[in-house]
Amino acid sequence: MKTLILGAGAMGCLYGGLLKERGNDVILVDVSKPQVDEINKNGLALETAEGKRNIKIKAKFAQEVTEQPDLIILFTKTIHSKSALSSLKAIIGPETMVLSLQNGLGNDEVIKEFVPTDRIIIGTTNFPSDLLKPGNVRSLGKGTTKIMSCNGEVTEKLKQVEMMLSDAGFNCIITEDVFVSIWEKVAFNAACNALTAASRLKLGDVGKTDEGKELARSIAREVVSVANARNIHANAENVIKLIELDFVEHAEHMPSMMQDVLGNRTTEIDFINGAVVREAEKLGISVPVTNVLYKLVSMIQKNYENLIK
Ligand SMILES: NC(=O)C1=CN([C@@H]2O[C@H](COP(=O)(O)OP(=O)(O)OC[C@H]3O[C@@H](n4cnc5c(N)ncnc54)[C@H](OP(=O)(O)O)[C@@H]3O)[C@@H](O)[C@H]2O)C=CC1
Ligand SMILES: CC(C)(CO)C(=O)C(=O)O
Repeated sequence: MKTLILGAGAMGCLYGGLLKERGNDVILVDVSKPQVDEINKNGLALETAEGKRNIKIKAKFAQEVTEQPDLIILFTKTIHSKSALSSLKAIIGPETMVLSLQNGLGNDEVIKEFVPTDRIIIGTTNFPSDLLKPGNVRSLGKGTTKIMSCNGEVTEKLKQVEMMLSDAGFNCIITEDVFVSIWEKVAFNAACNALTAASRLKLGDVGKTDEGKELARSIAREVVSVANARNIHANAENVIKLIELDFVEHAEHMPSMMQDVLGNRTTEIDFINGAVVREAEKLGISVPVTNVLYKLVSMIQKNYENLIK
């Protein structure tokens, strides 16, 4: 399956690198010149639980891609999805599928502007990954990838994607309840990502404190209450269990939103806590802790130049 990874940062390099290692036809596409140049010159330096290695894989800018892919795996931050897909518009063919494992709500809505629903696959991943410097990615910790066609059909192509990802080590499963997975992941991120981004503490350090645990539980319960009001049967206790496990197992991981704050980049807060707050408002549900974290991280990202070091 000819695959393009659109957005070759922490997650794009992890998925692209391991797929390539298993012999798949994969090209990385990114806008970052240091990233593209380093990968083409010296290969992708990838560290996982299986060890450190260097993977030879091509990286390109969108304008250099000429062949129609069978699959695009979208791994930009959600704020860049639209511009990234626009940059590949000319090579999105009548059979091209787009898979999003990005965090946040509404990723399918953005992709629908580029391909019809029957060619969109949505899902979640909880593999952690960090971009250490251009061309250098570390992912310590296991996870699961959950996928489903956006229209709910289990097609042969969906099964092919599942097999390809599982074969590369991504523990991929087709899930009937993909919106439950997406909302539970959003609940997880609204807690973990926003709390680490606002506090600049690693996951393990947030989880060491009673205050951190209490805030995380409150956010998980608030987000799940919004999902449940939409008839999506997410379960707050499942999310809380996962958060508490991650406080220990991924203690050293800096969630992607925290990496963005540390790099003074715009975060995905608007697509995670912000999207939940907007849904809650529509439904007349109160989500006070989620909302405070939304406002805190928004305030920080509008003030990078004024942060006291
Ligand atoms: N990191 C993690 O552990 C996890 C992340 N996720 C989710 O996965 C998604 C990707 O996250 P992550 O890999 O951390 O993000 P990164 O910021 O590490 O990578 C995104 C990459 O996309 C590039 N990019 C930006 N605009 C475009 C464009 N128009 N075309 C092509 N590439 C572009 C960025 O370049 P530049 O930096 O120059 O903008 C960057 O290299 C997010 O939705 C995140 O929430 C999910 C699970 C875990
Ligand atoms: C924390 C993690 C890895 C959860 O799986 C994540 O989703 C992120 O860093 O954005």
